[in-house]
Amino acid sequence: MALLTPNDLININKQLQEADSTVQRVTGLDIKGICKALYGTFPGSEKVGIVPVTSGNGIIGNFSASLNAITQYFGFESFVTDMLDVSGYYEAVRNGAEIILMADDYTFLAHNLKNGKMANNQPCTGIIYAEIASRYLKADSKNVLVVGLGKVGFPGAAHLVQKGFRVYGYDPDENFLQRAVSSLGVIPFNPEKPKKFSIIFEATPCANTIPEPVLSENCVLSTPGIPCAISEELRTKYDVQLVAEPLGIGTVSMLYSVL
Ligand SMILES: NC(=O)C1=CN([C@@H]2O[C@H](COP(=O)(O)OP(=O)(O)OC[C@H]3O[C@@H](n4cnc5c(N)ncnc54)[C@H](O)[C@@H]3O)[C@@H](O)[C@H]2O)C=CC1
Ligand SMILES: N[C@@H](CCCCNC(=O)[C@H]1CCC=N1)C(=O)O
Ligand SMILES: [Mg+2]
Repeated sequence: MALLTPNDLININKQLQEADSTVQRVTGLDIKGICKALYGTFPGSEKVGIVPVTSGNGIIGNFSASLNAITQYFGFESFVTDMLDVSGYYEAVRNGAEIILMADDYTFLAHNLKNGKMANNQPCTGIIYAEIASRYLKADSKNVLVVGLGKVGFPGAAHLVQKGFRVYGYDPDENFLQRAVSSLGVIPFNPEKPKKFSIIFEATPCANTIPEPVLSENCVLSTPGIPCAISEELRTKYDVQLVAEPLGIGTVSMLYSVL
C-alpha cells in the first residue's frame, strides 16, 4: 500500500501554493478553476468535518492537519474532530459537519451528508491530474502518455479518452495494460520504441518512471505519484513543467465532486 508519510506533508501550504502557480502557468486556470471546469460546482458554506482514523497502519502524522489546511486554502470551513474513529464521526456530525473527510489505509472518502454524494480519492485524483495535463496551453498535439494504469492512473486515462485525446499507456503489469487497451482503447506504449510527448500523466509509486526519450522541451508532467516520477536533474534538463503535490489537489477534486 502506498501510504503517505508525515514527511510528504511538511509545509503543505507552500506545496499547494507552488502547485497552484504551476497549474496557472500551464493551463491558464488555478486549481479552483480546474475544479469548476471539471464538476461545474463551486463551494457554498459547506462545513467539512475531518475525522482521524486509527485502523490498520493508524494515524499518519500531519494527515488530518494537512486536510484542515487544504480545505481552508480552497475556501471551505473545516475542523478536525478531537475524538477518533466512530466517536470522531459522531462528534463531526454533532458539530454541524455537512461533508465528512476520512481515510483508512484503503479508502479516502468525502461524503456530503446533505445531498448523499460520495467521492473516492483515487479516481478523483486521477481525473484532476489528467484534466490539468489535458489543458496544457502549449500542447503540440492530442497525444498524451499515461504511465501507470492502476487505481489512480486508469480513471485518469479514461478521462483523457473521454476528452478525445490519443492516449498511449504503459504499465509493467500486463493485466493493467490489457485492461486499459481493451476497455479504453488505450494504445500500448512500447518503451523500446519511444516517441516524444508534450503531455505526460504519471501515477505510480516509483521514482524514475519517465524514460528520457519521451520528454520534449517544456513538456508537462502531471503526477500525483510519490516519490516523484522524474529526477530534478532531468526536470531541469528539459525544463519540464511539473505538477506534483502529495494530497491537496486530489482532495479538492473530491470536495468539488460532492457539492
Ligand atoms: N498526490 C496525491 O494526491 C495522491 C497520490 N497517490 C499516489 O499515487 C500513486 C499511485 O497510486 P495507485 O494508483 O493507488 O497505485 P496502484 O498500485 O493502484 O497503481 C500503480 C500502478 O503503477 C504501475 N507501475 C509501477 N511501476 C511502474 C513503472 N516503472 N512504469 C509504469 N507503471 C508502473 C503498477 O504496475 C500499478 O499498476 C501512489 O504513489 C500513491 O501514493 C494516490 C492518491 C492521491
Ligand atoms: N488513517 C489515517 C490516514 C490514512 C491515509 C492513507 N491513505 C493515503 O496515504 C493516500 C491518501 C492520499 C494519498 N495516499 C489518519 O486518519 O491519519
Ligand atoms: Mg494531490
